[in-house]
Order: sequence, then structure tokens, then C-alpha cells
Amino acid sequence: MTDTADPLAPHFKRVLLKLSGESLGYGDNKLGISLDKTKAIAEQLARVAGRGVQLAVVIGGGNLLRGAQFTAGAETIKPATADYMGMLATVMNGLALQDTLEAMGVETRLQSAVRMETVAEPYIRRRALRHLEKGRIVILAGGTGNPFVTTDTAAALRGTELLADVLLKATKVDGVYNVDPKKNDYAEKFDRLTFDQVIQKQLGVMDIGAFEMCRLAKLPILVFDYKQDAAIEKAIAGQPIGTIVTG
Ligand SMILES: Nc1ncnc2c1ncn2[C@@H]1O[C@H](COP(=O)(O)OP(=O)(O)OP(=O)(O)O)[C@@H](O)[C@H]1O
Ligand SMILES: O=c1ccn([C@@H]2O[C@H](COP(=O)(O)O)[C@@H](O)[C@H]2O)c(=O)[nH]1
Repeated sequence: MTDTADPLAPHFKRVLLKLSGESLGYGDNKLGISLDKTKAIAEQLARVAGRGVQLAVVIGGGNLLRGAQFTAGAETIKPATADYMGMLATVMNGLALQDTLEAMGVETRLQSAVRMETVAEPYIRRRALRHLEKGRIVILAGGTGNPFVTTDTAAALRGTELLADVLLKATKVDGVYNVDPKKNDYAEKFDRLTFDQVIQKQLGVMDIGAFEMCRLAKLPILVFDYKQDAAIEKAIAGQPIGTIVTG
């Protein structure tokens, strides 16, 4: 698939992109759904699909609601309920991304792991594969459909079962560090890591369960910052960006 004339020619054929909900949000706090931010992300996805990449997107919900925000000291909303609210947030983001892509003429399908047939197809692996083969961007909302995990686990699960070549985690940090870079100014970034190193060092950028699933499936993970210029396209082109985690 390499095209020497195009610096963003794809290196991967089938990609599972875990897109932070915050990538659609407004301002410094990245809350809500900004039409401009959503459009900027969709433009990158459209170009990627236009280059023939099969693209499945697991969309997060952190711009709207994370279950964890209710659990500390909450006596009313139960943790599982809070997580279902978070899963519904990802469906709202999925709808926004779908319409934005389709307004650009890109064919998409939205599938949800939480059944809601009036707004999205149910997640069915074989249908998702068929959509990918037909060149449609498949947006996967509702996480795994189960509480007590996050969309990182959904990304590892779908990446594995849809036989993706790579899991791209487009997030707010530019890679994996030895300690959380949002909490430590002296954190040092890794360019490459093995799954064993991430698991042994308990590096917190993704759920450890997601790393473990990818380790077993031999599915490489690339963690990078969605805010960098053309970040998703560069990641799919195999350019040096973020941190790559492999077996
Ligand atoms: N060792 C580490 N290296 C890099 N980031 C780390 C590390 N440990 C913890 N983090 C934190 O991991 C977080 C990654 O983002 P997070 O998983 O919270 O959001 P997301 O899944 O990308 O998106 P959203 O919840 O907005 O949909 C960052 O807040 C970062 O500070
Ligand atoms: O499989 C899943 C996926 C997500 N959740 C809940 O949704 C929110 C939003 O997802 P993020 O990955 O944080 O963007 C998450 O915090 C969980 O509360 C879930 O329960 N199960």
C-alpha cells in the first residue's frame, strides 16, 4: 500500500482507532461537542478512508461523562448506573461523528454495544467486518456494553475480533511515560515499549486489561496525541509519533 509520492500513504490496511471523546470537546476543558473540532477530526478520517484504509473507530465519552466522576463518595447514583450513563455518552459522540462524516460524503455505519435500534445498528462482528470491506467507516459506540471498564477495553476487544493491524489510541498525552505526565513535570516519554514492560510497570495510560488483551492477541498499540497536526494520518502512515507498544 505504500505510495512514495504521498507522505501520508497508509502503512496499515485495517485500523482500530480509539478516539478520545475529548477530541470532540470545546476549549481547555474539552467538554461538550464542538462542531468545529468534530469536523476537523472527521476530515482526517475521511482522508484516511479515501486512501483505502479500513477504519473502525471506538469513540470515547470523556467530553460528556465518565462513570468515575460519580463514584467517589456518591450515595445516590450507583457505579454501574454511572457507567451506563458513560456508555450512552459515547453514543451521542458517535451520532455527531457519523453525521459530520456523512455531510462530507463519507459512507459510515454506527454500531452500538448497548442496544438501541432506533438510533444505531447493534454491534454484530460479521456485519462490522462487511462494512469495513465495503470501505465504510464503522463507528463503534456503547463501549463493550458492560460497566466497570472503559472504551480502552472496548478498543482492545474490537481491535482483536475485527483483526485490526494496529490499535491507535488517540488521546490527550503524546505517548506513554514512566509516570503520569499530567501529574509529574519530570515524566519521561518512551518511544517503544513491550506489553510486559507496560504491565510490570503498571503504566496507567490505558486500562491494564486492554494491554493484556492486546498482548495475547499480538495487536500492537500506538499511543499518541490527537491534537498534533494530522496526528491520525501520521499514525496510520507509520510515521514516528507517540509510543508504540508491541510484543
Ligand atoms: N504512564 C503514563 N503515561 C502517559 N499517560 C498516563 C500515564 N499514566 C496515566 N496517564 C494518563 O492517562 C490518561 C489517558 O487519557 P484517558 O484514558 O483518561 O482518556 P481517553 O480514553 O483518551 O479519552 P476520553 O475519556 O476523553 O474519551 C491521561 O490523562 C494521562 O495523564
Ligand atoms: O465498555 C465500557 C465503556 C465505557 N464505559 C463507561 O463510559 C465512560 C466513557 O468512556 P471513556 O472510555 O471514559 O471515554 C467510561 O468512563 C465508563 O464510565 C463503560 O462502563 N463500559
